[in-house]
Amino acid sequence: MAAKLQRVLDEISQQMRASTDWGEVASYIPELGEVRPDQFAISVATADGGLFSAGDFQTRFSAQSITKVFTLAIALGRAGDQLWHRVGREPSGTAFNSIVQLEHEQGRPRNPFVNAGAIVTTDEVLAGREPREALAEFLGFVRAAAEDDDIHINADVARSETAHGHRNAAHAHFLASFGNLKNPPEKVLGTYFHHCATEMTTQQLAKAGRFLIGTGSYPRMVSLDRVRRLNALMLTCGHYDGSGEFAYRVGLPAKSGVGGGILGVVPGQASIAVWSPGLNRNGNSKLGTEAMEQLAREMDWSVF
Ligand SMILES: NC(=O)CC[C@H](N)C(=O)O
Repeated sequence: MAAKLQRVLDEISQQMRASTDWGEVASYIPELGEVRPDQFAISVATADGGLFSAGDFQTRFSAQSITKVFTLAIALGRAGDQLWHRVGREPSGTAFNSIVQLEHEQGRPRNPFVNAGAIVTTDEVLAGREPREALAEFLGFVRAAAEDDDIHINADVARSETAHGHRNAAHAHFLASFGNLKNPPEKVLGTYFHHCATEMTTQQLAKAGRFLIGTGSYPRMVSLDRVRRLNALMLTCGHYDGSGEFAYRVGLPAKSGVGGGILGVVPGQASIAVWSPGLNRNGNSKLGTEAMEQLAREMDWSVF
């Protein structure tokens, strides 16, 4: 499989680089708006310890909402199934930052991957501690999963989002008004913006995602039972209102971020990280999605 996988990744990378439409980089976080759109990287970490890459796989990018998978894993570790009293498990059918449902459903976000849901899981991880302690736990988890200590938070990106984070602030205050935040909204938001600002290369992200494969020799961060649940949520909710389309086209559990990254999982086989900063209209990486679709087809990878 190794030779074929490397050939497929090289082909995909070449094809993506020849693209004339890279999509639009997110500009509502000004720091992300500075990123050059014509970049592409892909990495695959296999259950048997292989690591394959093509493109700009040494360039760090902002993981953004992909970090919600790690905060969810930590929050479930802390609260167990009690967490589900505070956040649901259904696809939202709305944009990642839509606020409409939250009022209608009385402050219980649809799922842990829309912003409101991730603000709740971040609140759970914070658990009365100082943000720097919660962030140390978060970074510790990601670094241990990736077996790489050279993973950091970009303070400029966190600052940039804080300065323009009115919509997320609205979410946090809304949650607080329904009694669904245990910590002060400003503390939760600061922690949320910082974990979103974690930077990784596709190689680091693919390695960090191995704990979702379910078998193989790498740090086992959560139980296999929980791995299945995390994958189910990634499949149904990982791409917001584009989740159905992504499941149809790619057929793998995956989580996107507005920095243009996608973390995908082939249960039992591999973890995939792809990055291209230009987004489609649902706020998911345009070429990243195309690359995942092609990889899944060529390798015959699907959960269906
Ligand atoms: N989709 C995303 O990646 C969104 C994450 C971003 N930090 C936000 O809250 O808007």
